Amino acid sequence: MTEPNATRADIRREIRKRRLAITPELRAQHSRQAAATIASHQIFKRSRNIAIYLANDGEIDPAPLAAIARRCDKNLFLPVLAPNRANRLDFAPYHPHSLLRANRFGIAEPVVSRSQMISIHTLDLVLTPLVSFDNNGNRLGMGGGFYDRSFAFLHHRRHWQKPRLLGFAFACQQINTLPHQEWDVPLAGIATEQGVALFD
Ligand SMILES: Nc1nc2c(c(=O)[nH]1)N(C=O)[C@@H](CNc1ccc(C(=O)N[C@@H](CCC(=O)O)C(=O)O)cc1)CN2
Ligand SMILES: Nc1ncnc2c1ncn2[C@@H]1O[C@H](COP(=O)(O)OP(=O)(O)OP(=O)(O)O)[C@@H](O)[C@H]1O
Repeated sequence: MTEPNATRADIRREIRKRRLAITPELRAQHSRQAAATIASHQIFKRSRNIAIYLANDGEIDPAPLAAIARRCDKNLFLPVLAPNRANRLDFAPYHPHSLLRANRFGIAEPVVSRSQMISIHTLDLVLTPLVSFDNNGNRLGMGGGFYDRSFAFLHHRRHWQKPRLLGFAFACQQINTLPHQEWDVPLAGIATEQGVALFD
């Protein structure tokens, strides 16, 4: 993967190490705590179709939130690497018994036919994985530009933003200032084990 900006690569390496160093016990505790905070927030209560992800590389785990969402009759979706469409994501329904298969990054994804993929515009809320974030809602991901490309249409929307992208991370992944890139897709907010912060 080519990296145009060494600074971003340095931050990525450093923060990935930091989140991988979190113990499994603390990771589980923070993931549960974050789930409880998100579940009590309007942004979750008002959402019916919610995209999550399967935790990888030391990420905070959306599984406890998924369990709550199922009890609340929400519909859950997972990202699937789109075939033939460079570094874009499709979203597929995610049920407890969904058939999953590892993608080229080793992350499991639902095995579904094209017709079962949903339109990205159906989603109300997208729990967005990230490596690092800053006070202004800038996001640094794994470097593939998957979320930036897939949700680029949000740049042209001012009001009635759907879906809302909620960055999901451990509080220790925050840094003061991330270099803003013009293609960075705007986050509605950030959720960590310390709470939910929405940007305006
Ligand atoms: N849990 C999760 N799922 C996700 C993402 C994510 O960040 N987290 N993605 C968010 O976009 C997409 C996948 N993007 C990814 C991009 C790079 C790597 C990764 O591990 N890269 C390796 C190099 C691997 C290789 O080249 O084969 C690395 O950087 O070490 C993983 C996921 C879709 N699904
Ligand atoms: N909307 C877009 N159209 C075309 N190229 C894009 C777009 N968004 C991002 N890119 C390209 O994707 C590459 C990776 O972007 P970036 O480093 O910001 O990814 P990321 O946000 O860290 O990754 P991800 O979203 O997969 O977690 C960059 O080289 C960038 O030029």
